[in-house]
Amino acid sequence: MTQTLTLRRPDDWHLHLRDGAMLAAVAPQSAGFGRAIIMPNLVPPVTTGAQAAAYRDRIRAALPPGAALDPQMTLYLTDTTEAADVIAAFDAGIIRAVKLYPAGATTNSASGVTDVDRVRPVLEAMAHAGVTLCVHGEVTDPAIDIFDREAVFIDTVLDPLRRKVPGLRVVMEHITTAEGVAYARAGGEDLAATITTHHLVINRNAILAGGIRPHYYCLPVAKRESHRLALRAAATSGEATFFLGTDSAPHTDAAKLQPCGCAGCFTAPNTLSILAQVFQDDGALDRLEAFISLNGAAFYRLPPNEDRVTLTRRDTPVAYPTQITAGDETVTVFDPGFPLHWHPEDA
Ligand SMILES: NC(=O)N[C@@H](CC(=O)O)C(=O)O
Ligand SMILES: [Zn+2]
Ligand SMILES: [Zn+2]
Repeated sequence: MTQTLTLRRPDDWHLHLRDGAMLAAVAPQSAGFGRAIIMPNLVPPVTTGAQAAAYRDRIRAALPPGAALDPQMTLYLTDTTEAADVIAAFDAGIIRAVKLYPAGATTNSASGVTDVDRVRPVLEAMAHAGVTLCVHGEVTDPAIDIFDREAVFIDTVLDPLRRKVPGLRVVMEHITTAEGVAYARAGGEDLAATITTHHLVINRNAILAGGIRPHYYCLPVAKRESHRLALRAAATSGEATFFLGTDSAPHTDAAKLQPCGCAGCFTAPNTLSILAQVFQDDGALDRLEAFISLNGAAFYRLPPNEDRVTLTRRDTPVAYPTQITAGDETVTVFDPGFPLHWHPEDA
C-alpha cells in the first residue's frame, strides 16, 4: 500500500560537509534540504568572515545544478575571537550563527574555547545583535564520566552562561539526554535544541553490545534507552523548541575503523526516510513537518521554505548505498537497523 506525505522542504540545522574530496562526495547527499547550518570545524577551523565566505563558495561549487541547499555559515568561536569581526560577518550576511566547542570536546575542537568567561564580550555583542550561539554541550573534564558530560555541562556551564548573558539566543546542539530535553523545554524563547536522526534510533547498546560497532560512535555518545525515549517524545511532540539538526558527520572508514576511531555518524543519504519511519512508528506523522521544516526556521527567524517535498511509503524498500566513495576512500552510511520504506522525492 502506498501512502504519501507532502511537506514544506526540510532544513538541516546542524551539518558537517567537510572540504576537498569529502565535500565533493557528501554535499550532493544533502542537496535536497533547504537551509543547512554548516559546521565550521574544518582543519584549520573557519574563524573569520572571509574564511566562511570562501567555504560557502566551495560548498556551492560542490552542489549539483538545481540543488536546493542554501548553506548557512557559522564561525568557530575561539578564545581570541573579536566581537567586532563576528558582528561584521553577521551584518554582511556571511554567517547565520557562531559555534561554541569547549576545547577538546569533540572532532576538531582543539582550538575551541577554554573558558566561556573569556568570550563574554563576544557573547554580549551577539546577544545585542541577535546572533545565535550554537553549542556543543559537553564538559571536557576527564573526571566526569562521558555519559554525564552533557548533564554536567548544562548545570555548570550553560545555565550560568545564560544567566550572565541574558537575551543570548542559544541552540543546544544534538541533545542526547532527558536532562537536555527538560532544560531546553523550560528555557523560553531564546533557547532551542537540535536533535539528530541517529539519536532517535540508537541507544548505547548499539555501540557496545555484542561487539564494538564504531559506525554508531558519535559525540555526544548515545545514552541509555530512557534518554532515547525522551528524545523521541521531544522530537515527535511538535513543540517549537525542538528541531532537526542531523549532525551528519562523515569520516572515512579508515578513520573510523582503527584503535582510536573518530566520532560521527553519516546520516545524510537516508535521514528523511529514517525520520518518516520514526514518526510513523510513534503515531506522529502529522508532526514531522514541524520538526523538520517549521520549528528551526522559526527559531532562526526565517520564513519556512515555500517549496515542497513528497515522501511516499512503498512496499519496496528505499535502495540507499551502504557506503559512498570520497576520493580513494569509503564512508559508511548510518544503518538504522530496520528497512526504510519512505521514498523522498521533490514535489
Ligand atoms: N558529532 C560527532 O560525533 N562528530 C562531529 C563533531 C560534533 O558535532 O561534535 C564531527 O565533526 O565529526
Ligand atoms: Zn558537536
Ligand atoms: Zn556536529
